Amino acid sequence: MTSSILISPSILSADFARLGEEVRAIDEAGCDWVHIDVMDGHFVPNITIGPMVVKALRPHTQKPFDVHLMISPVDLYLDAFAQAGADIITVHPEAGPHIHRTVQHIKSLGVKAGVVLNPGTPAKMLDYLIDDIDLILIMSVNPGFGGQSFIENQLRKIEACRKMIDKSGRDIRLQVDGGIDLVTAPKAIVAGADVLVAGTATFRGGPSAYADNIRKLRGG
Ligand SMILES: O=C(CO)[C@@H](O)[C@H](O)COP(=O)(O)O
Ligand SMILES: [Fe+2]
Repeated sequence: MTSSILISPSILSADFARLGEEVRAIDEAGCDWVHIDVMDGHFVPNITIGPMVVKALRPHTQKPFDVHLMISPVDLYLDAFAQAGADIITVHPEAGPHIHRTVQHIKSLGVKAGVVLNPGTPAKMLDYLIDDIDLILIMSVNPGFGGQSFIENQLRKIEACRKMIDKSGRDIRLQVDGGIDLVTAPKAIVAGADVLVAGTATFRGGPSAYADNIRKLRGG
């Protein structure tokens, strides 16, 4: 397990009229992954993008596409997102009837599998998934929108998941998503997170600010 902090900007806060350019800009600014929030207006109260847009963005960067699925039922769409170029697919246990089967399905597509815990979902949910997953995503806001405030008690869940990961001895990334900025990023890192999703805090100030924003989030 490497201890370096990875930054995965959420393109939910990018300029949707110029998405390809925005993806190239965050790549050049030094991001590690590209976080793509997929919302269906049913699992969460917002609608964003689908596999066709992911496919259209794929030629704009070689950085891993970290695809956060907030859609239900989720299983029907896993193949489409893998074919569109997802490198990591994260799913909510509440988005389908059999989370273990969903994780196996993602892995069968040759894609890394992550499980997302909403603010109200306990870490215990992972007890029988930890042996199979590549990433845990802790939501530090309720899913659906960018620009929300960090829910402080999720730091305890990050700590609990860090212990689970260390105990497992497996190479599992611990990602945090929602309200990450220069105040909350260090807290999440101290609690044990090693991948920070940041939408508002990456894209604020426009393209000329992206490199500085990413460097500061990383703690540099
Ligand atoms: O998954 C989500 C929201 O559901 C996130 O990825 C947000 O897009 C993060 O936005 P900021 O809180 O960083 O603005
Ligand atoms: Fe997200």
